[in-house]
Amino acid sequence: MKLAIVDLAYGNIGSIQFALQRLGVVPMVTAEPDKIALADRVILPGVGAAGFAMERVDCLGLRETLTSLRQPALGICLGMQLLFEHSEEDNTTCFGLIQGRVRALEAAPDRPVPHMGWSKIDVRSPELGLRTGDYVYFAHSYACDVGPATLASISYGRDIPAVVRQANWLGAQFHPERSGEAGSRFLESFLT
Ligand SMILES: NC(=O)CC[C@H](N)C(=O)O
Repeated sequence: MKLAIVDLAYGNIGSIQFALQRLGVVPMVTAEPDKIALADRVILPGVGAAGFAMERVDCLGLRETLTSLRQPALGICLGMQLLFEHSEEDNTTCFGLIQGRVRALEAAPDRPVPHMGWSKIDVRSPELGLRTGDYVYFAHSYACDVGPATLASISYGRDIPAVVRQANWLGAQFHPERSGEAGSRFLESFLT
């Protein structure tokens, strides 16, 4: 299988590569539109800020490529947030593939922001390799709106999507590459 990890020059690419290799897939890390368009699977990783990431997307001429993919694609963390219409982070217009906005998490004494750590998910869709009650790893300060695309969620001050799906795009707010056995199950289900 040809799997492309989109290289926006930031982030958690090393740990994603490693997690995929453990599952027997050697990904290519690339920003070349043709390689991305022709891959069997595409991963849009994300650690960083929305404004910078969208600037990189446009600078590399990847907006059209990424929005017209038809093969299964997965956005991780910021990569998932970019699928929505708008992010409060840097007041950024995103891809608009999924209806809704990305809004800052609100801190409370028992709920620090950034939200960093393991949270228990509530799964609405059985075919993700995940189960209600699984703990997965989050590291973020912003979160997407819950909507029809939401397949799994957590509660952190408000309900926030942990997994979304719209057509060929899957998004994970958590980091599957850092979520142990549950994360591997999720990645494996994306690969098959
Ligand atoms: N881990 C991250 O880089 C988080 C991505 C995004 N900036 C957020 O805070 O939600």
